[in-house]
Amino acid sequence: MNKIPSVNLADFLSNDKTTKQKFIDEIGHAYENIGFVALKGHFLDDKLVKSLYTEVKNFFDLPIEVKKKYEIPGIGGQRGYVSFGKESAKGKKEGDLKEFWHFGQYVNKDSKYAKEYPDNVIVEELPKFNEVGKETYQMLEKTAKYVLRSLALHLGLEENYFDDYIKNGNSILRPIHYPPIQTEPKGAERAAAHGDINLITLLMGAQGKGLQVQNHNGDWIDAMAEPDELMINVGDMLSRHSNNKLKSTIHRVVNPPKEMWGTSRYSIPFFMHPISDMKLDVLENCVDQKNPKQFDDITAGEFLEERLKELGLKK
Ligand SMILES: O=C(O)CCC(=O)C(=O)O
Ligand SMILES: [Fe+2]
Repeated sequence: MNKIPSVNLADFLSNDKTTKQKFIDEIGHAYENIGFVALKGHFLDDKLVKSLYTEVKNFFDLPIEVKKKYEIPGIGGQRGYVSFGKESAKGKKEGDLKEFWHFGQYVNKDSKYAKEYPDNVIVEELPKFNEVGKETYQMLEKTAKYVLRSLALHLGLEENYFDDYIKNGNSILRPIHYPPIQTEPKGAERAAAHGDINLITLLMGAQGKGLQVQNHNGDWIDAMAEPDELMINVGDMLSRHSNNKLKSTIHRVVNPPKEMWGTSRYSIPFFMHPISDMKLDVLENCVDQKNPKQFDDITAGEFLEERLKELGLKK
């Protein structure tokens, strides 16, 4: 595959069985091959997207001393601000050329997850930033729920299989700013080659050049979305659970050519995580003689801990 296929969530939501099945087959086929699709028909409207970008730019434009107030020690960067160069891809010593923010799950105060998850960090200078972040989080979570329902059906599971695992899940919305490049980056990249940790990722902001995906032949192909599309890919958790039937494809964000060094890139991935108790053990119906079990049993919480250490976000 040399192109990212495009699918429309409206097909899955259709009352027509054939149309719904067409979506399941298209996304299933794409995820068994390239691991990415561009998705139309999601739940984000233009107005929300526009105000999110405005607020995200406002945030990253704040003076560094203000942003640093929101960098909270001891939580592995799971909420609030993470400063430039701090995160590096697994196995890489140079930090990525990016700064980012994390919005996390919104839980009731008396829920058991209120104890497990760090509190969301509130930016006092930008009240709207907090509001728009929450609204976007919830719309992307809703979009992801239906995508996972289609994948459950593709895997031969009950349609609602993932619903209880993602309710109050440990998902994260991450606005990223890749600032203008001022000096030769040497070995550093905007985002070095990596696979995502989570179940699926829904990415806003893949409209310009930069994001590349590695296909079966090892070739890097550009992954660009239309203005009304989200880029959605499989992460390592779902790849493990499906015994690598669904592929978590390596991807990266390349540095722009020198004449474009002066421009920022803004992108906003939503990393869909389940609750930490979810067992990622390989599903029985994804194992047969030709495809023996490839991964050890592990919970989502244990897997996340392991990976945050590898990224340099946790000690
Ligand atoms: O910035 C992008 O377009 C992609 C970022 C990404 O792959 C990630 O944060 O995991
Ligand atoms: Fe990624």
